[in-house]
Amino acid sequence: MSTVARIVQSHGKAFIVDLAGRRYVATARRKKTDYAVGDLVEIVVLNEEQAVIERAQPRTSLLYRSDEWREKLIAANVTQIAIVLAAVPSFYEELLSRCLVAAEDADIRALIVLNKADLPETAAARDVLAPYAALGYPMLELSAKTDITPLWPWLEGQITVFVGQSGMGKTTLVNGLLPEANARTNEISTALDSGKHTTTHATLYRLPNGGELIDSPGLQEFGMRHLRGDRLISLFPEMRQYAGQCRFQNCRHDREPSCALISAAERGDILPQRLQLLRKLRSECPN
Ligand SMILES: Nc1nc2c(ncn2[C@@H]2O[C@H](COP(=O)(O)OP(=O)(O)OP(=O)(O)O)[C@@H](O)[C@H]2O)c(=O)[nH]1
Ligand SMILES: [Zn+2]
Repeated sequence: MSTVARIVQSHGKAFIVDLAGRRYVATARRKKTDYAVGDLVEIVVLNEEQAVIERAQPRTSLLYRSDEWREKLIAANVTQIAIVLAAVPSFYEELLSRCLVAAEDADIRALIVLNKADLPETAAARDVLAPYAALGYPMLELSAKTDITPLWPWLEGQITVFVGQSGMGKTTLVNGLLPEANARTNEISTALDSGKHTTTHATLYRLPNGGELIDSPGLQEFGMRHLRGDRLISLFPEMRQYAGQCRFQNCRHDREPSCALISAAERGDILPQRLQLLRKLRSECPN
C-alpha cells in the first residue's frame, strides 16, 4: 500500500523523504524518473529506514535547468525563489536575469537578496540592481553575518528555494535562518554522501516562524533550453507590452527593421542586457 510523503533531500538518485515526521531513504521504482526536493511522492515503506518512490503527485510549480544533454530539477512546489547576491565576489547579472525568467516561467514569486550589505562595494551593486527592482522584483539588502531578521516577513507562509552563486553567502544566510534543528537530516545526508568529495544535495527545512526553505547547491549556470521560443517575451515583464508589435511576426529582435523591442531599447525603455538575454535564450531554445 502506498502513502504520500515529501521529499526533503535529494542526492540525485537517492532521496530522503519525510512521512509524518519519520524519515526514510528512498529510491525511485523506475529508472529515469526524476524527482525534486519539495515533491509529494507516493511511497511504499520497505522497513524502518528505506522506502521506494512510486510516483510524484502533480506539482504546483517546478524549477529546473536544462542544457543540451540533460535536465536537472531544482525544486518542486515552491512558491518563491530567493536569489542571493553580493557585491563581493561579483555576481553574474545574466544569471540573476535567468533566475527571474525561470520564476516567471514557473509562475512563482522572485525575491532578490543583496547580501553583505556591510561591504562598501554594496553601493555599486545596488545601482546595478536598481533596474530590476524597478521591474517590480522585490529587493532586500541585509548582512547575513549580522542580522537576517529583515528576511523573516518575506519567508512567512512561503516555500522558498534559495539559489546563488558560490561565495554570495547563501550558507551563512541559511544557517542564520535555521537554529540548531535539522541535525538528523544532516546525519543521514553525511552517510549518503560518504565517498563523494562534494555534497550536491538540496535540502528542505521547516522554518521556526512558519514557511519552508529549500537550500540548493551553488548555481553557476542556468540553461533554459526547455523554454518555448514564442513564449519567451511573456517571461520579461517589461517586454510583454511589445508582443506582436514588431513588423515581422517571426521577428528575432536582432537586426530586423521596425522591431518594437529594438526601438524600446534605443529609447531606454528596456535594458539592452535584458534584450540580449532574450535573444540568447531564443537562440538556445530548439523550439
Ligand atoms: N562581509 C560579509 N561577509 C559575509 C556575509 N555573509 C557571508 N559572508 C562571507 O562570505 C563568504 C562566503 O559565505 P558562504 O556562506 O560560505 O557562501 P556560499 O554562498 O554558501 O558559498 P559556497 O559555500 O562557496 O557555496 C564567507 O567568507 C562568509 O563569511 C555578510 O553578510 N557580510
Ligand atoms: Zn522584434
